[in-house]
Amino acid sequence: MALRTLDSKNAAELDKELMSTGAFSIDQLMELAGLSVSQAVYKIQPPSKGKRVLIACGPGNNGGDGLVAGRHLWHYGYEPTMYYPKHTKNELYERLSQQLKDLDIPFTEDFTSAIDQTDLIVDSIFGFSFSGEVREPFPAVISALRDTTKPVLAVDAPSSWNIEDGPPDSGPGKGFMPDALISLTAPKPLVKWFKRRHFVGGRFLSKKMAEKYGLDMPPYEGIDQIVEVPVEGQGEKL
Ligand SMILES: NC(=O)C1=CN([C@@H]2O[C@H](COP(=O)(O)OP(=O)(O)OC[C@H]3O[C@@H](n4cnc5c(N)ncnc54)[C@H](O)[C@@H]3O)[C@@H](O)[C@H]2O)[C@H](O)CC1
Ligand SMILES: [K+]
Repeated sequence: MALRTLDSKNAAELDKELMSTGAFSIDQLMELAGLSVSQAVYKIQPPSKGKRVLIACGPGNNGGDGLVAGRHLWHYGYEPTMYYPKHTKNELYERLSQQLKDLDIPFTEDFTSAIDQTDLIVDSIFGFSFSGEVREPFPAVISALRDTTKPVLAVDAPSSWNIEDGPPDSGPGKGFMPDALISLTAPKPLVKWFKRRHFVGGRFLSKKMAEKYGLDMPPYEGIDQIVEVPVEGQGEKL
């Protein structure tokens, strides 16, 4: 049976509630999200199968998840490279970037060349707050993600997809279907059109909160932060 989904309005509301009555801080939620992303990378491609991971980070919290994942991946033995073209002036992102620099993890400004020198790409450009047409400097990045033959793992949403309506009919994201998706806390409605490997991460949600938002608790095993769920995508938009 398909997992129940969370639209963008409810996803933002749940985050807000987790950070108020739920007593979580944004740092904690982002750390858990990035940890889940790092585990999904490990499941798709353990370091023995290719260590180089290019992480494309956007200006919001989806990008923050990528920054956290980069740190965890380095500790697992990967060789991450960060692409983070729009540093938002925010104390949390600055601390996360500093932690990466302290590990000598490189930051690149040339995404297209970096793609040629990686084994896997993490798309943490946009998540549930994306809307409208893709703005600079990201159209070329989305086209490169669409066209690459390297595996791409999308964080929470394939960047440029509409959270409710799925793949765009035009623009650089038309035809973009990443190899894997990790949905954070709960899948978003766009999974209806997603046809590849699908993981869910969110092993911190209380039963009370899951019930309030009508979410399923997927069957996590052992010490895993993520679980692979059956593919739902049957939409024929692409
Ligand atoms: N509960 C969890 O599991 C958590 C998930 N997290 C992640 O946070 C994102 C949502 O983060 P948010 O900051 O609200 O937004 P985004 O990162 O999706 O993007 C906002 C960012 O992007 C810019 N933007 C929006 N539309 C466009 C556009 N068309 N072109 C260019 N730029 C655009 C906007 O201006 C902002 O700067 C969620 O998906 C998870 O991945 C958190 O880590 C917390 C815990
Ligand atoms: K993304």
